Amino acid sequence: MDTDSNRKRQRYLTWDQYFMAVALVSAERSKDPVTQVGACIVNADNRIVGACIVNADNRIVGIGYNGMPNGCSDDDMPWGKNSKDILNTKKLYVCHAEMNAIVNKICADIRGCKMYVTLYPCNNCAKIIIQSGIKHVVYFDDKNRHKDEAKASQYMFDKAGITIRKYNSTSTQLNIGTLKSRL
Ligand SMILES: Nc1ccn([C@H]2C[C@H](O)[C@@H](COP(=O)(O)O)O2)c(=O)n1
Ligand SMILES: [Zn+2]
Repeated sequence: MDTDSNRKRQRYLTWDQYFMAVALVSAERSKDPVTQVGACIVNADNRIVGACIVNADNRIVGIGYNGMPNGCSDDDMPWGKNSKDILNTKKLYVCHAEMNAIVNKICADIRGCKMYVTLYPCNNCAKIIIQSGIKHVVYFDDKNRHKDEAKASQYMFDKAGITIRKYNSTSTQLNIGTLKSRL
């Protein structure tokens, strides 16, 4: 008997890799020509419902990417950000990935959940994350970290007891970038 065939596969995705990959793939749906962001919300806690402990670990309960509001045609909306007229920029219109993941949630209650997001959350998304009851955030990229919006997010997350950490790509066996290039 070939004993090798009885062994489980070794190079499978970790949960962190799996959920961040979902967020990264979701970002590819974005029409934003400059920055594409994806977010994935995961059930991360066993919860007490009535007399039972519901094992709700590691189920995806919301996905989103940055885009224009429903009903506002992508072709009619401005996608630039440098016009003198702010009404002619995306800034006032785009729904951020984090917000979309939260409003797209498929369960009534996302308290205690974890969000995987490809970019550090802005202050407005931080507020929505906090109000939704999400308790943990994992982000992929922090290129916007120097901005006041991100500093305000950090301040609010600290105050609200939300943990936020950078996705650790060095400690993992599989590079998500290579997954993307295989598509
Ligand atoms: N955490 C974030 C940060 C930004 N976004 C979206 C909003 C815009 O569509 C785009 C940022 O555009 P840029 O200023 O880089 O041209 O990313 C988001 O969804 N989540
Ligand atoms: Zn935001």
